Amino acid sequence: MAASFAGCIQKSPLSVAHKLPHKPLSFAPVSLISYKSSSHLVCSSVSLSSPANSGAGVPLFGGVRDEKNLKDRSAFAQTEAVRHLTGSLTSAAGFRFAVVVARFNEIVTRPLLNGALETFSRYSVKDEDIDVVWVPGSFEIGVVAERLGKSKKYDAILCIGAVVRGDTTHYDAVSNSAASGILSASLNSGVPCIFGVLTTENMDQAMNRAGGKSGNKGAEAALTAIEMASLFEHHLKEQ
Ligand SMILES: Nc1c(NC[C@H](O)[C@H](O)[C@H](O)CO)[nH]c(=O)[nH]c1=O
Ligand SMILES: CC(=O)[C@@H](O)COP(=O)(O)O
Repeated sequence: MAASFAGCIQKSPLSVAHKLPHKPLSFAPVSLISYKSSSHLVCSSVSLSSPANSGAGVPLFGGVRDEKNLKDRSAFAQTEAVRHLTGSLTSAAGFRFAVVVARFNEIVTRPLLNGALETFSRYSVKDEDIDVVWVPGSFEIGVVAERLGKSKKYDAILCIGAVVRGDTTHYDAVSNSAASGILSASLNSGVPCIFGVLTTENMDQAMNRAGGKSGNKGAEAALTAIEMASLFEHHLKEQ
């Protein structure tokens, strides 16, 4: 499915190795000034502040800093450009998403889901490109996420739940199982499954993260889903 934007590939030269004279002047302190030259080579020059000086830079090593000279100096050699592959967040039009949401603690998961859907809409994802699947609790998310991922119908699977500690250790079993289940779904299906499950000590912490003073973690997880869908679409397509 062709996404409507190009992923970002940024080329940038590795930091340029340059030689300083073997015996730099012993002035305190040294500040490194970097600037871009017209040749897009990141050049650095070192200026030394002399004790007698008001702190302004002093000519470097006996000569006024000469940017042209610096550019021409053989000591500067551009190294192999490093490719940075990232997903794009400009628009998610054309991507298909599944959202697996736990009904347990629906007072929390419903606003998380709404935050995610609003984010998808803001990034041009059509309603018809989103399937929402309800499961009883966070423990059930993993198996459903894996089945959806293996269907290859979706570019990413967003998993939403709210595990709130009670009086027993059940919290640990459910939260750990939810996390490992969602991770396994990602790895076994090859489709990004995004961990949007709150694990909190109490209900206040959960509500604060479902549209309260700590934001909406469902909306944040939706952004992660968009970025991962873009990264896979543009840079990690299976051959
Ligand atoms: N206590 C919470 C649960 N418990 C239910 C489990 O997720 C699971 O549905 C049950 O153990 C049957 O397999 N689920 C949550 O999502 N959040 C909780 O706080
Ligand atoms: C996360 C849970 O399973 C928890 O809500 C269950 O509560 P309790 O430990 O009091 O049974």
